Amino acid sequence: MTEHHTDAVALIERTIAALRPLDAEAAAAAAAAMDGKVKPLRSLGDLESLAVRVAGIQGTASPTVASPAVVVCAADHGIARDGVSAYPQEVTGLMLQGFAAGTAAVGVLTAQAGARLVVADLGVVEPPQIAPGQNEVLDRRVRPGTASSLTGEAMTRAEAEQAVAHGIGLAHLLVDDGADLVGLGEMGIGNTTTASALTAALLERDPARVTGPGTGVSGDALAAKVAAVDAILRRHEDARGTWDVLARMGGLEVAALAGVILGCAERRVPVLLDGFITTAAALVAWRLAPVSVDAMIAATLSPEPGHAVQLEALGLEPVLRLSMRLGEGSGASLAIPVVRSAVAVLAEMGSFADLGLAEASPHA
Ligand SMILES: O=C(O)c1ccc[n+]([C@@H]2O[C@H](COP(=O)([O-])O)[C@@H](O)[C@H]2O)c1
Ligand SMILES: Cc1cc2nc[nH]c2cc1C
Repeated sequence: MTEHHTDAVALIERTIAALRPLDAEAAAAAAAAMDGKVKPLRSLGDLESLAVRVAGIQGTASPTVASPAVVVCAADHGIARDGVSAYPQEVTGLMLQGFAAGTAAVGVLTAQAGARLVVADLGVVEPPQIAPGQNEVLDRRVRPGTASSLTGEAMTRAEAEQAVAHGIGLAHLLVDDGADLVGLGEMGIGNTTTASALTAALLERDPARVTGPGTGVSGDALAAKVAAVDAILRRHEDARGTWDVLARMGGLEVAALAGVILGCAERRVPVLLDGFITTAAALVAWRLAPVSVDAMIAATLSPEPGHAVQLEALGLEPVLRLSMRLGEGSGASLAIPVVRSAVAVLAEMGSFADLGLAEASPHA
């Protein structure tokens, strides 16, 4: 083990050991305050539960969303060369340039949400050329893309650990800069195949149930994609434990996003999951540290068939249902104003007590 690698393992162990569950006292105080607001009891529905959840995660009855951020992790997948995507592998690197230029969907949506956008390269095959004055792409490259999980192991365990440690480091960077809500995004051609394999393996589901069109494969190509996921599962059926599954199936950005979740959970910062791939990272984080699910909020429900399966396993309900299947952090960005509004209601709405009314509950 190199010194670098020993540091990565120590960081992961320290982070997981520091995780704590939802603060029940803060959540109960927020729920009581919400019940006292001038409105029919529970009339703001899920917006109320959202505020209470953020209170429980942040560990305070007065939570804030003053400085939201979205972190997009990008990497390439060896499997992309096996015909499982509607787009060629080169698109991953090209999209990184779009993130740097601010022209990609997530650039537009984070600007709308008033959120900081941070992009990290965990290992695209061709590193992007970033022009001066463009948004930075953080270099967290572990290797230039994974190997195909169909013919071998996507990466080594040490590489998976390095990627998770990078994710924890990214979370710490954001939180140290003041982030109080973090959305997840990813970019990686082929990564819905990786996410399907991870989901099928970790949740012991039939590949056909958790494999879908991704960027848009259909017909025979979709049948071939399901067969590829099936073949990945059979090739790695002797995988033992979450780390082994993650290393063998990939991907680098999925591992990093699992690290972002762990790092945010440790610092009591809520994490907005995006679509199917970020939720595969959530499954990894959950399996490495079950209590990390307490820091998660599901932003959207992707039409990718495995996403509902993942969210059910995690016990999460999506904030929004907009049939979005872009990834990139687009769904997480859109949910930020909703979470911010939930917290604002808790902070700013008047209560029956303010009006001199002791009785906030309806007639018997
Ligand atoms: O977030 C989702 O649910 C989602 C569903 C389908 C596709 N994507 C995006 O599309 C890419 C992966 O699709 P594919 O077909 O190349 O596996 C990757 O860059 C993801 O960001 C994302
Ligand atoms: C163009 C394009 C943009 C994306 N953003 C996230 N995944 C993507 C996949 C493609 C193909």
